[in-house]
Amino acid sequence: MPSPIIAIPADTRELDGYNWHATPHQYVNAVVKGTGATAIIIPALIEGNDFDAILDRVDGVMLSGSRTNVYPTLYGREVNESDAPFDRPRDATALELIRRTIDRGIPLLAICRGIQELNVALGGTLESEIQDKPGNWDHRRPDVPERDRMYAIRQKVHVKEGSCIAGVLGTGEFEVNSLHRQAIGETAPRLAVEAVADDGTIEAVSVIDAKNFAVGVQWHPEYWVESDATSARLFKAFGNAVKAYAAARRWSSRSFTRR
Ligand SMILES: N[C@@H](CCC(=O)NCCCC(=O)O)C(=O)O
Repeated sequence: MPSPIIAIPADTRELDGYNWHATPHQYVNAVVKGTGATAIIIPALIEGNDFDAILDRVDGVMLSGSRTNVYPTLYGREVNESDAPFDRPRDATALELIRRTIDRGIPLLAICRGIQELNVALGGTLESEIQDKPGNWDHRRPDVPERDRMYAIRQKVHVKEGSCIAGVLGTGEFEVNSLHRQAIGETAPRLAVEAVADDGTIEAVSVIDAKNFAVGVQWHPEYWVESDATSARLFKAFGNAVKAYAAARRWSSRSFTRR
């Protein structure tokens, strides 16, 4: 049985004078080790991606984190250069892919920038420099050279009873990492808040009335997927939804060829 396929929209990066479509290894590794699926990277294009051609062939979509921020005009705000860096091709690819993925009922996991894209794609807004809000904790990436310390597990999130994530992790407090300076401001109408930090920052959402697994988290479960139980359980649940979708997709394509 071929493995299911999970699509990851790339970031655009300039390296050695070339423009690249790339995603950090931690996301690809989490797909392979956390779900058992195969990861494919989707180019980030302002236009030119055939989303139906992509979504006809995948069994899950995962949105990675990124240092870049969603372009403010996409959620009705003026551009403030302090919100840079931006990645407009990533925005154009991710937002449309999210909407179509949800419409089709393909399993979706949105991480960090991904939960922010999910909220914007469904009509919500973002807040910037949340660490500057009175009473807020500093959620930014720790200013240390080692990535394991950047992604250290260091904050509590409170998962709401009866939520989709509670069905995966359980209800109550969980320790997670934190590397962001933006967060959900106005929650999109189709999103349910599922976990918050001690300072009220939204840390997880799910799509209301989703046809399948459709979850966003502000933290980074991919980074410690091989060693942290909370991270592993989230990817296991995503992987189960992806495998079930793949089996159904394969069956429906087989019944089509049988006629
Ligand atoms: N840019 C957004 C989203 C943050 C995010 O996805 N962080 C992951 C990358 C971490 C890093 O390597 O800096 C925000 O800041 O809120």
